Amino acid sequence: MGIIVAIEGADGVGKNTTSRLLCETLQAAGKTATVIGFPRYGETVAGVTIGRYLAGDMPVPVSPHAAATLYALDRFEWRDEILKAVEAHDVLIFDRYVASNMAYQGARVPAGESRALMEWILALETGQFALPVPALSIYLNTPWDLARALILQKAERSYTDKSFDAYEADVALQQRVRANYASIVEAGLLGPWRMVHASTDGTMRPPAEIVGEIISLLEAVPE
Ligand SMILES: Nc1ncnc2c1ncn2[C@@H]1O[C@H](COP(=O)(O)OP(=O)(O)O)[C@@H](O)[C@H]1O
Ligand SMILES: Cc1cn([C@H]2C[C@H](O)[C@@H](COP(=O)(O)OP(=O)(O)O)O2)c(=O)[nH]c1=O
Repeated sequence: MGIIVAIEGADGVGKNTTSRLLCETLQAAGKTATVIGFPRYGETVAGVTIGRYLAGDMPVPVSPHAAATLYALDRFEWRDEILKAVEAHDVLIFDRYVASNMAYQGARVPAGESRALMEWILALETGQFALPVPALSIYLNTPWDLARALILQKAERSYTDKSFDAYEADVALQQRVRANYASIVEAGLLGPWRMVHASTDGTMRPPAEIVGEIISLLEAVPE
């Protein structure tokens, strides 16, 4: 039985790059490790639907509660894979997890309703859907304008041919997402959190340096 670490943050902060290099670095050190990313575009009923929604290809409006339930369902459909992966590895790394749902859907309602929606999602996913809580979540942070420039460098995505998907295109939403992450970290919702700066002075830190810091934080997690 391994430990679960979730890599979280706004779009374009380097979650995918960091998750993959963290996995490779742990493997090179003799540990067994694997990455599971969410959403599972094309692999679950919910993942297919989410891809269409993010590409702007949905014939009906998708309310924050409907979107939250779809993202939660995507993880629920993948729950057996999650449990198998944590059983078979020393470290299971999530590239986005439940906190993404809380931060993003919580950013789509008026500020006064945000905390209640985030707690509703937390209860749905960890209660009703019995998804495991990470031993550690990492909030990767960069200034938003740097993240925006990095989104433009991303490789082609399976679900859209646009440079920015529906959430990435909305700058005000991205700012609220960041504020929500800060409040999730501060309140320690969904287990313990550490913030890691992915950049210094407006420039990204080398991925290996970011991963080194995360490994030190992981070593401090109680067995
Ligand atoms: N530490 C880093 N230094 C330089 N470029 C990076 C770094 N991390 C990510 N990138 C680049 O930024 C872009 C977005 O990174 P990605 O890992 O896909 O972000 P996310 O998963 O958070 O959206 C990619 O082109 C990636 O190669
Ligand atoms: C996993 C997850 C993602 N999201 C949002 C965050 C992102 O803006 C969007 C797409 O996820 P993302 O993994 O960033 O896709 P990609 O890197 O291919 O662009 O979905 C949620 O709202 N809830 C969730 O549970």
